[in-house]
Amino acid sequence: TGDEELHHFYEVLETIGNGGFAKVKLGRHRLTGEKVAIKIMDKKQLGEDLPRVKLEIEAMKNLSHQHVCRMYQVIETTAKICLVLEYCSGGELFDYIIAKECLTEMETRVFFRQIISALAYVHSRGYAHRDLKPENLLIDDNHNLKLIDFGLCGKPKGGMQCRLNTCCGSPAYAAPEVILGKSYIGSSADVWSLGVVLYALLCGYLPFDDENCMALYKLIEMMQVEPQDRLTVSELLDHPWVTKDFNIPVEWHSKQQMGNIDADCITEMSIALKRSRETTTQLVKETLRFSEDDDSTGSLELISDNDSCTCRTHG
Ligand SMILES: COc1cccc(Nc2ncc(-c3ccc(C(=O)NCC(=O)Nc4ccccc4)cc3)c(OCC3CCNCC3)n2)c1
Repeated sequence: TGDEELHHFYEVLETIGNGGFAKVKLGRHRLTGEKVAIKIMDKKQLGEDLPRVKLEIEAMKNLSHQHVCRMYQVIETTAKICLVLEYCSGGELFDYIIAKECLTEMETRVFFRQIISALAYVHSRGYAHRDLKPENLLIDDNHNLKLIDFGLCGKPKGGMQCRLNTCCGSPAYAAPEVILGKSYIGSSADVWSLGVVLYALLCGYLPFDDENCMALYKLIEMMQVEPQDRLTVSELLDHPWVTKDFNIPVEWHSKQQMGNIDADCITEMSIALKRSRETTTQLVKETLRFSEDDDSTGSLELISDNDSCTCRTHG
C-alpha cells in the first residue's frame, strides 16, 4: 500500500506544518539520507478540491527552477496523496527576519530579486501563483529563497470562486480585485501580493534611509488598485530599485535543465534495482518518456535531478 511505500523509501519524522487539508512532515530518504518535506493530504477531506490538487501536481511537474521548491515524488493511496518535496532547512523568511530583528537593505534586495526571479519563471510557464505571501517563501540550506504554494486550507467562508487559500488564508496579501470577487488576471494579482510582501519586509523590520524611500514609493506602483495601472513582473526585473548596486537585471530563466540523467544516480539505482547500468539507464529513459504522457502506466517511476533521485516500481 502507499503507506508502506512511503515508509519503505522515507523515514517520516516530526510535523513541520499544518494548513487545513495539508499536513507537512519532515522526512528522510532512507537510501540517500536526504531530508524532504512530505505534504500529506487526506482525499476525503479534500472532497471536491481533489481535482485542484491534481492540477497542482501537474504544475509542479512542469516547474523546475532554482527559486521554486522541487517536487520529487507523488505517492497516492486510496485515502491519501503524499507529495515528496524539497526541504528548506532555513524555515520561513518571516521567522528569519523576526529572529534577526532587521535586515540590511542589500539583503532585502537579494531576497526580493530571488522572489521576482521565481515569479517571472512561474508566469513564463503560464501559471499564476495567486497566493504569494511570506509563509510561502522558505530559506534553503544555501540561504536562498524557494517559492512554495502551501496550498489548500479551510473552506472559503464566502464560497468565492478564487483559490481557497487566498479566500481564507490571506486577504491581507490579496489584490483588491481578488477580494472583491471580480474575475482577475493572476499575474497582476501576484504583483499586488509582491508589493505587499516587499512593503511588509521593509516596513517596521528593516532600517530604511530617506533618499531611497522615493525609489521604494515608485515600486509601490505594484499596489495600484487598477490592475492595468500596476507594474508587471517583467518591468520589475530591471527596475532601478531592484537593480541598485547589482546594475544587472534579475536573471529569471531556470538554471535546472529538465531530464538530464545523472551518472551517480544511475549507479545508485542500478545497485538498488540490481540491474546493469545500461538496463537502468534504458529504464530511466523510458520512464522520462512515460512521464511526458498523461496516461503513463510505466513499470518504473523516477524523479531525478542533479543531486537526488527517487525511483519506485508500479505493481
Ligand atoms: C527548520 O525549520 C523549518 C520550519 C518550517 C519549515 C521548514 N522547512 C520546510 N521545507 C519545505 C516545506 C514545503 C515545501 C513545499 C510545499 C508545497 O506545498 N509545495 C507545492 C508547491 O510548491 N507548489 C507550487 C509552487 C510554485 C508555483 C505553483 C505551485 C509545502 C511545504 C515546508 O513546509 C512547512 C510549511 C509550514 C507553514 N508555512 C509554509 C511551509 N517546510 C523548516
